[in-house]
Amino acid sequence: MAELSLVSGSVGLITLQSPPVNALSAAVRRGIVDTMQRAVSDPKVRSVVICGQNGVFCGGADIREFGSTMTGPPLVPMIHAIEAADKPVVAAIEGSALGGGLELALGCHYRISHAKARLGLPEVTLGLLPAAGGSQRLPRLIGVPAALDLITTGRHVTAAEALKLGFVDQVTDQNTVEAAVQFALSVVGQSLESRRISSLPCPCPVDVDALFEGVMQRVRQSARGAIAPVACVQAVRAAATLPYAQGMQREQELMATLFTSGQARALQYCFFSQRAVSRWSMPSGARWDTCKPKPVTKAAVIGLGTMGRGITVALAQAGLSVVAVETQPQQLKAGQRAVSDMLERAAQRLGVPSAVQGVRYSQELQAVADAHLVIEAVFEDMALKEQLFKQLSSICKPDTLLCTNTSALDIDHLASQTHRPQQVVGMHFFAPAHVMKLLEVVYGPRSAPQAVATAMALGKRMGKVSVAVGNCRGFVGNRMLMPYVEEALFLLEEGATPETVDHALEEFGFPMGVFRMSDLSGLDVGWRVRKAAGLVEPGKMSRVRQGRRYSPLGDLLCEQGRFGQKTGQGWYLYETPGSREARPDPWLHSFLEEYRARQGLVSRRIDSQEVQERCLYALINEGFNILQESIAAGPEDIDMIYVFGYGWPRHRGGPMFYASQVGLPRVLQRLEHYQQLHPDVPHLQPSSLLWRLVSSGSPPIHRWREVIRKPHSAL
Ligand SMILES: CC/C=C/CC(=O)SCCNC(=O)CCNC(=O)[C@H](O)C(C)(C)COP(=O)(O)OP(=O)(O)OC[C@H]1O[C@@H](n2cnc3c(N)ncnc32)[C@H](O)[C@@H]1OP(=O)(O)O
Repeated sequence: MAELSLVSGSVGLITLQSPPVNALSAAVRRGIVDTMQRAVSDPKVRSVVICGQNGVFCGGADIREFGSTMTGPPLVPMIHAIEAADKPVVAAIEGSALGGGLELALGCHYRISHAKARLGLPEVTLGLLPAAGGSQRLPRLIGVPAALDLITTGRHVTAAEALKLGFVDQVTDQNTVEAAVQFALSVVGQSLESRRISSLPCPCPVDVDALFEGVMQRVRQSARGAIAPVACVQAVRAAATLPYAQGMQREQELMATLFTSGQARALQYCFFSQRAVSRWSMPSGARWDTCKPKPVTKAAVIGLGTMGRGITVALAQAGLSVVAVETQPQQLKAGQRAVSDMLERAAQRLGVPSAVQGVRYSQELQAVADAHLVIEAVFEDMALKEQLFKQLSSICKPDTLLCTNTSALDIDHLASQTHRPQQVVGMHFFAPAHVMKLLEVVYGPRSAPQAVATAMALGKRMGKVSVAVGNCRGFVGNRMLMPYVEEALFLLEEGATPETVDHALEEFGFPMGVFRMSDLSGLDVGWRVRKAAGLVEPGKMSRVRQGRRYSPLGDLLCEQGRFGQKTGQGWYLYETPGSREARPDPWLHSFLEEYRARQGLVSRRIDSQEVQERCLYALINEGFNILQESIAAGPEDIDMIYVFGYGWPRHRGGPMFYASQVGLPRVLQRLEHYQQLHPDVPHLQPSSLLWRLVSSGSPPIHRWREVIRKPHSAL
């Protein structure tokens, strides 16, 4: 839908009308083609302005149409017709001009932008490339290096940066449409030749080959197996080396491959899932749209260790007034310095006022008395937290929300220490808490829906992707991680090395394999958790604990003081304690050989396929158990937790989406295969939900909820 009106006597104003973001659906494209034709042939119209309804120019192609057969006029000829018009066409950009929206604007002869607008070509984040001429026009307009940066990263830029780079002509902080109309009136009669970007030569660097080789190498490295960034480089190379028409042909060929790829489907699934998880629901039937969050302006954080510091920064940056409490004077001083440094640095980087003044510090718990919401981030020790929740229950106002940042402890048990279990929820941040996008909001059986709504709203305010999940050991993320890590350890026992396991997982797309990650976060973290669970038997090598297969390898390394990067030794060797470059450790290899010999284990060759299947399918299987138990409301919740909190490669959509792409029957069959080989490993026992899905004909992922909710008998 697009409407044409005549303004200021001779300007044809075309308004795109498709809320909420005026995406270029078939109807909008039809509307543009039709209104442009009318404007061009109407003698009263001497120039044209294109704008979007409700303060948004255009959010690009309608992503919802990608899954079905495309109908309506295609974008490329539509944009060519605009560019070829013999009357000046001006884009009036407000809100967003993204993807196809910016490509439409690049087809116009001029671009006027509001100062607050964001512009960009984010197609790469959806597994695509700007294939409505964007990959060919942008380099012609702003040069190859700048175009490569925008197209391969998909980053959104401000109007000021767009002006500096040269792809908008004017920025206004007044009414953009009025400014564009005035501008359109002023350019009537001027030659449009130099304004048709497709007819311009591409400003070419001297050594094109060297430039593209370097870029391609960098892009391949950071893409972690994603194909779209590579295709984006190839398309821009075509702009730099071929005439426009041939460049366009190359753009279309590359797009054809991407458009139907599994990666594009995965990335588009992530786009919608990221938004869907904010529409949370609880097994009780409480939902996001029936619960109003409570206003929170004053927050408190207890504990100024690494997590507490990050949480304080995130809250202060979101504009809350924060009191940070730490009972240890040294820790308080160090914490205060670290928080202030982080806030100052961020303010400098973003060019905004620092939020340092928004944080108060205290050694007294009493200081949290008037907070609307308290987040406990003390040491992961149940006795300590029990005591703290008892105190908070009497210090805080009756309606104050009491939150814990525990990563695994029982929320319900903590709630039972207070007089207000309904006001207790988990807010599980990921380190570093002011950087990582994920927040697990954990509700117990007694948490009030309004408490969940309030924590979710606060997460959004902090810029987090917040996912509401039920209470169980490890919640969603860490619970699924357990079988993944265990399988990796079992693989070491059977003959793999940390290098072979990590290589297979990094090849899959994780930024770090499980052992490099363990070295980074510290082997002692998991050791403490296993000790608390009664699993650690110092000096003992037994491989069955609490009735199931257990690998003591991690415990044995910890007993030797090998805690990872911080001690310079863990699963790998480091130059010095604290250094980051992991090197294979000959000591570790002989240690593993001796271990296997003492256990009577025969080492065998283990390939990448086995590593990936055993680690990933065990993790996915736990995801099915979690869905079955309604700990997560849907597969999207699990997938967003893994993409935003655990480094799962976004172009693979998250573990549950990946399972759907591999095929549920295949996942089931491989789990059964490994379970037969390792009958003492319960997490390889296929989840009953996986069975049910397969016997229901393996429906597509968006229909899993129907099977999950279907009453079933265990008989
Ligand atoms: C022929 C193939 C050509 C491809 C070229 C392309 O153009 S691909 C698309 C490129 N465009 C984008 O990637 C932009 C995607 N959108 C955004 O980044 C943001 O939505 C926004 C435009 C910056 C607005 O952000 P805001 O935070 O204000 O809103 P939401 O993100 O919550 O979005 C509101 C709802 O609108 C839906 N939506 C947004 N963009 C599109 C789109 N391009 N197509 C379809 N739907 C879109 C979004 O999903 C939200 O709805 P939900 O129901 O909540 O999911």
